[in-house]
Amino acid sequence: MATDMRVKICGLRDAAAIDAAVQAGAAYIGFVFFEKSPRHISVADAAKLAAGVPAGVAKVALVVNPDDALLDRILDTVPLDMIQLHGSEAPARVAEIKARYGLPVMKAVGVAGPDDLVLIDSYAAVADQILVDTKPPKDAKLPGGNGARFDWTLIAGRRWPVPWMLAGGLDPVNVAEAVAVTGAQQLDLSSAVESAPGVKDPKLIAAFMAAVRDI
Ligand SMILES: O=C(O)c1ccccc1NCC(=O)[C@H](O)[C@H](O)COP(=O)(O)O
Repeated sequence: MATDMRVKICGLRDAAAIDAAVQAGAAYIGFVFFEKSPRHISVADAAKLAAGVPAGVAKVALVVNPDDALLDRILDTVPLDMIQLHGSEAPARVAEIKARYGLPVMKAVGVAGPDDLVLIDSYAAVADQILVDTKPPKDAKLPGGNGARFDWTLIAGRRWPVPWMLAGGLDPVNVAEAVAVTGAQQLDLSSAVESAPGVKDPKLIAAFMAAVRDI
């Protein structure tokens, strides 16, 4: 793997895709708990799949503006290592979730222009990690996972006091440029390793990870 690149494959829903991600060296796998998404997974299915993930691969719960009841239901049943907040959770709510569940919390921040970068600073004060992602267009059906990239030069040379991941439209062709421009050491992706919305393709996962190794 290039340098110490850590990759998160998000929206996994079956054992074959998880095996492909793990075999290819993914550091994180993500389960999407958001019913409007084609990547949504039930708590019961996530629990079964999570049980087969080897130690050392972090299992991440992606949630959108979750209330405590949803988080309780997920975390009481699924052995998870991190919570990814992908809605409009305020910094105080991020801190509250981190304190209540005792798990590392990653906050996604959508970027479309320079003004959005200010938000990263406020979340970096309370979250364990930041996911720097493309801001979804106003007409997008989903708050993330839309396969769209943002202008990476907006964050060229920017560093934050907590670890961060780059996300948004990454694929085997553009990943080397994305890393060169942003200096990212962690990457997160979903759409480019799917054969159809919500259907991960083990071959595409392997191809992306090979492209990262070649950087
Ligand atoms: O993937 C979803 O369906 C989803 C639903 C609700 C909130 C966030 C969601 N996905 C977020 C992500 O998977 C990440 O941001 C991903 O790395 C970027 O996705 P993509 O641009 O498709 O590679």
